[in-house]
Amino acid sequence: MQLLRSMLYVPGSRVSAIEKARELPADAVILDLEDAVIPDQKPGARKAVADVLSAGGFGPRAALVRVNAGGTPWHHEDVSMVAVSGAAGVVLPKAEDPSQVEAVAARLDDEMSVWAMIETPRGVLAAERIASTSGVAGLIAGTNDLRLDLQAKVSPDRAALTHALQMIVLAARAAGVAAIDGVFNAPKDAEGLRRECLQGRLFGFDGKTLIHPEQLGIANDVFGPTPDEVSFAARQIEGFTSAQANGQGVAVVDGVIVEELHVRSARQLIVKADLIRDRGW
Ligand SMILES: CC(C)(COP(=O)(O)OP(=O)(O)OC[C@H]1O[C@@H](n2cnc3c(N)ncnc32)[C@H](O)[C@@H]1OP(=O)(O)O)[C@@H](O)C(=O)NCCC(=O)NCCSC(=O)C[C@H](O)C(=O)O
Ligand SMILES: [Mg+2]
Repeated sequence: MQLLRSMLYVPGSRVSAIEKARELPADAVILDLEDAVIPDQKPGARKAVADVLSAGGFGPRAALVRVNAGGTPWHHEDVSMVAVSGAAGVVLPKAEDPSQVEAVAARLDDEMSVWAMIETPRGVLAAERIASTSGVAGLIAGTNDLRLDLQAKVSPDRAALTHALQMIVLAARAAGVAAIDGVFNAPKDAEGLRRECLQGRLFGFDGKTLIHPEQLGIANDVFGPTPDEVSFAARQIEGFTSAQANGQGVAVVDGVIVEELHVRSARQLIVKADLIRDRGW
């Protein structure tokens, strides 16, 4: 199990922010060569990201690079750089077809993965096929681009995006890969961020992409198990184990039935809680 509660975008053109990211409580950092970097700065940012990755120092944080999309003048060189950089993988924006993902995956080492961004209407409709493409580790929702393409209005409940977000989770789960929610655009609005993280967790996302270090604590909190959930999981395992010892296949804990499938999920939750404890944030 990989912790993916918080994935922080860091503009590849801001070397001091990248340096800072090495110490931040993020499960993953996404060194961005796409939207956060203006065209004039793209070659310089690519070089800076290569240097930073070769220096290492990201500890347990997965260091990923968001390359420019296929068909842009920067895409080929971005992928060439990442392939030899020591990064954990590529974040591929505006994925719309498995062939785009395959083309990137073919240029990477086997241990590197592709994270496909689903952020266009075509991408949403192809999400199932993209998620099951070899080399894909997860889908990441790109809610800003998607909202634009849908010509949808912004609302706190993300009503216009709900269907697409749930399709992303469905596609990821059907393929057995991770599902990561899109960014919340207002770094100072902690209450709004928490609300959106809770909604993402309710939908089944593993974590959230973020744009500012101040957002990390809330995402880590919401996408990690609560103490009550850990305690309930432990009691489910204990209750089911005793029921089994008495020849029963079902236990009742806190008035709710517990079967083998609940115990599997309880065990996963405890593994995740242990990983979080070991990680220290
Ligand atoms: C939004 C920002 C431009 C704000 O930057 P700034 O004004 O510098 O913020 P602060 O002064 O509050 O910063 C405090 C310190 O934190 C560091 N910092 C800020 N942001 C980051 C970061 N993302 N990673 C690491 N460190 C960061 C600052 O350097 C300050 O450090 P210090 O000087 O030591 O105190 C900025 O946060 C930012 O650029 N964020 C990322 C924006 C981005 O990457 N956007 C693209 C990805 S989102 C996207 O594209 C979504 C998707 O594609 C879609 O379609 O939805
Ligand atoms: Mg985008």
